[in-house]
Amino acid sequence: MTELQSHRVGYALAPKKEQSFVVESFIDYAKQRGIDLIRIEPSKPLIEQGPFDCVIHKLYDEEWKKQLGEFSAENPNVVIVDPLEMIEKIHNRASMLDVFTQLKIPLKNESFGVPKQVLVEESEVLNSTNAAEELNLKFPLIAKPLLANGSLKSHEMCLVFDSEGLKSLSVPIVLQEFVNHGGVVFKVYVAGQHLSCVKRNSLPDISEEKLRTLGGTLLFSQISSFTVQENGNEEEDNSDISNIKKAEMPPMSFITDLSKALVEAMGLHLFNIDLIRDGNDRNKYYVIDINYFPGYEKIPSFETLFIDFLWDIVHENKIQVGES
Ligand SMILES: Nc1ncnc2c1ncn2[C@@H]1O[C@H](COP(=O)(O)OP(=O)(O)OP(=O)(O)O)[C@@H](O)[C@H]1O
Ligand SMILES: O=P(O)(O)O[C@H]1[C@H](OP(=O)(O)O)[C@@H](OP(=O)(O)O)[C@@H](O)[C@@H](O)[C@@H]1OP(=O)(O)O
Ligand SMILES: [Mg+2]
Ligand SMILES: [Mg+2]
Repeated sequence: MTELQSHRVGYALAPKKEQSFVVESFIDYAKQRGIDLIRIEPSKPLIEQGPFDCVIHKLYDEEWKKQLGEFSAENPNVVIVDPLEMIEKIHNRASMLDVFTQLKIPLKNESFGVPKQVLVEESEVLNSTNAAEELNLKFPLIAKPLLANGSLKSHEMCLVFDSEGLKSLSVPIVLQEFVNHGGVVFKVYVAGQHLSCVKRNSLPDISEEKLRTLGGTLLFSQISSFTVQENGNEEEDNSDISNIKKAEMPPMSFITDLSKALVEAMGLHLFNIDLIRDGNDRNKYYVIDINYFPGYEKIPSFETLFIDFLWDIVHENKIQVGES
């Protein structure tokens, strides 16, 4: 059967993201599949910019929240991917990984978990000589900003090697145990029922011996995309292409089951998770991060994956609307 009417998908993104994501190949491929991608102007009333079958978005300012709320109230049949209240749940690093403690998936050899972590809200806690012991955490630690809200600051992290390092931190902060994992992170990009897993550069392992020679903190930011910074000034390229090439991908059945369960449990459709493989147990994985609407354009054939997802959305919605 040929599709006569095309579906209108509105997108509301920050200018930089719009530029990298809404590229010509994507717009063209969407058209071929019967989907018109319509740019939403965030500074104008959303209600006047329809009609849409679906709205995808990654904007968190108050004005956008208001616009989206009013639009949804007037257009309950338009699918919003995803509702703001669901997205906001993964803006807090203290709780974003909680979902994994309840997730039930059929496991074969693999198992998964999250690194031990604690939210510290009072600086006195960090100033104690035995702070790590009192928090029941083992060095090395990663100090992560509590909020993962898309700001540059939300990606500024540091490795913490000893109690002196802990004293230099500001609260609120999430302290997470560092897990040796062979310097490779697996990024599982999910778009509804569709997914793609890629390997990226990560922090190198820290042996017990090395840990004894290290002190204080080491700053870094978005290591999987860029470079490592030592003490805020000395830059070194940390890419280890051979490590990445050698690393075996997690089994597809495992990441598929994990992703499907996550979509259901979180009520989100567009996200990626960062997975690392335990250096001491190759079947054990740790989830260290979840990101809303990540940089899909960086995965091979992202156009197909993303449009397959939008196709599902606009067609499923049509069926649901028709039936109700
Ligand atoms: N517990 C951990 N053990 C080992 N390495 C870790 C751990 N947590 C984070 N890392 C390393 O630090 C990097 C950044 O951490 P994280 O993914 O939490 O930050 P982010 O700024 O939210 O990243 P993204 O750019 O993916 O949003 C990871 O990609 C990984 O290389
Ligand atoms: O900018 P990039 O393409 O690197 O995408 C990154 C994205 O930034 P953008 O949404 O502004 O594009 C980030 O979003 P915020 O946490 O800052 O909201 C986060 O999702 C990263 O994980 C993405 O990197 P990836 O995981 O895909 O490597
Ligand atoms: Mg990450
Ligand atoms: Mg992140």
